[in-house]
Amino acid sequence: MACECIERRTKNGTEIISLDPLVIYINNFTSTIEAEELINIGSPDFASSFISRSRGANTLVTGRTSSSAPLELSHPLVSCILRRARRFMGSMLLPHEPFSVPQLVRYFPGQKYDLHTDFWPEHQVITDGSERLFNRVASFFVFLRANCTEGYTYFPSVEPTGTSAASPASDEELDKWYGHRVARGEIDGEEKGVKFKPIQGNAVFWINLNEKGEGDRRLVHAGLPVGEGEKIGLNIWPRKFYGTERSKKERERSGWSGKWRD
Ligand SMILES: O=C(O)CCC(=O)C(=O)O
Ligand SMILES: [Fe+2]
Repeated sequence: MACECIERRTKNGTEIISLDPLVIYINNFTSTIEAEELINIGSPDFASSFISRSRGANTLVTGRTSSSAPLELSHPLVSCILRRARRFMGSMLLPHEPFSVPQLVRYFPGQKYDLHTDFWPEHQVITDGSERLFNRVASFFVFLRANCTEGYTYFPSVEPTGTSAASPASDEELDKWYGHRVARGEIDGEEKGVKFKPIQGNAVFWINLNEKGEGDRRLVHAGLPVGEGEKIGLNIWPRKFYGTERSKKERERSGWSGKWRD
C-alpha cells in the first residue's frame, strides 16, 4: 500500500523551514473557494500599492509596482480567516492584540515588490487617541491566486534548515522534502536564502520582532517579478503593543537606546 504520510502532510500541514529566524510553511491555509472569495471581496478596491512610512505620508515608490486592496475586517469570511491566523499563533497573540487591516496584493507580468521588511524600524503610534505604540510582530503571506510563472516570495537571509547543522539545505534536499514549493534563491549568481513558489491557498508565516519588540532584519524579503499571468497574495499582520510615546521617551531618558538590531 502506498504511504499516505507525505500526501497527508502536504494537504493540510505545517512545515518548519527555518528555526532561527522562525519561518513556517503552511499548506492549505485557505481553500480554493475561500481564496477566490477573498479576492472578490477586495477586488473593487485595488489601487497602486503604497509603502507605509514610519513618519509622514505614505509614498508611492518604484520598488513596489503591484496594486493592493484592504479587506473589511467585519466581513464574515475575513474575520474567519483572521480567527484561523490567531489560532495558529496560539499564546503568541493575546486576545486583546489585534490584526492590521488585511491587505490583498496583485501582480501582473513584470510587477514586483523589492526587498523590504514588514515591521517598521520605529513603532507606530495608533490613531485611536490612546498614544499606544504598535508594530507588526509577525506576518502571514497567503497565495490566493497563482496563475503565474515566477513571482516567488524570496528571503535572501533565511537559510533553510538542512540535514547538517553546519550548512543550509541544498536544492536537492529542498526538492525531496518540498517538491517545487520551496527552493534556494540566488543573488548575483550565488545561492542564497530561500524562496517560495506561489501556490493557491498555501502561506508562509514568519516572526518579525523578538520579545523586546526589536525587528529582525534577517526577515527582509521580496516579491520577485511575475513572469506570465497573475499573482494575488494576502498580507495578514498581527500587531503587538509596546507602551506609549510617553513611556518610550521616559525609557530613552533613562538610558534605553531605542535602537533596533541590525
Ligand atoms: O508578493 C510577495 O511575494 C510578497 C509581498 C510582500 O512581502 C508584502 O506585500 O509585504
Ligand atoms: Fe512583505
